[in-house]
Amino acid sequence: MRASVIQIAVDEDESVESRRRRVASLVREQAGADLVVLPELWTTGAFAYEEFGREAEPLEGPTYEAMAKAASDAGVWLHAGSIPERDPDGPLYNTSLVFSPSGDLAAAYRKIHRFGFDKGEAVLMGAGAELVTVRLPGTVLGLSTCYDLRFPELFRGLVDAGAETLVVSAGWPERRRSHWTLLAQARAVENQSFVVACGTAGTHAGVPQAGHSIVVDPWGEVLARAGADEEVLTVEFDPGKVATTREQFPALKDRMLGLEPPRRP
Ligand SMILES: NC(=O)CCC(=O)C(=O)O
Repeated sequence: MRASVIQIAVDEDESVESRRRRVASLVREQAGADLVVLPELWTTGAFAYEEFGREAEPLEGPTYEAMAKAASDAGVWLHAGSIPERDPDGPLYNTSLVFSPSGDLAAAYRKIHRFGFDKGEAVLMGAGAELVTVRLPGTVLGLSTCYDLRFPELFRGLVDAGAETLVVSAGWPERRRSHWTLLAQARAVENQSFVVACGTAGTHAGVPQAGHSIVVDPWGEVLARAGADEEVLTVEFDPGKVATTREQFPALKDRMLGLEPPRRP
């Protein structure tokens, strides 16, 4: 499987419309890849809280249209990162979109864990409630967004639902870069899964972004890692490694907790 992880620079001096055009053209350049992954809230920036309401879109809004077309032009599976989604009957959501190579929506995932404690995203957006997996030829994606990375139970739930490649679409800040790398590797090792983690570069709302998107294999080895700036990280991996790792080191079968009924020692 060939994946392109597009670590977009999200800076205030570029308009949303111009960034949308630029990202669509970057996606088109990935023709030949099997999977392309974009970061969280790359239209506004994950920390540009004041922009969420201004730039919120219906699910099938301008970003959806541009990304559906880019996926079909390139003939790739596209995890198009997330948008601030305006639900006509509810609050805003931080919603990730996945398109098939024919440009059809294959999945939408509303971020479950909102960041900001008692401000920012945590108060401006509603919480998603459903785990989402997407079957691709050769692997099953499990979807997550940024702060979700800190909640291992979400990833274990995705694995229980069949996920083998855990995608983390993020806008992670430079200040906590060490957590990003450590948690991405931990999620890969404990779930014996690939982790494809795509962050943003640049600075928006005064928050420098970490960059350093990373792809980790089920043994915890780093297959590819980006630098701090905008970059397209390309990587080839064998999805069959999930099954061999789980067979050769069957730790997932030794779970004692969280299974019904509880296993006896
Ligand atoms: N956009 C986010 O979810 C930021 C998460 C973050 O900064 C952290 O977990 O640390």
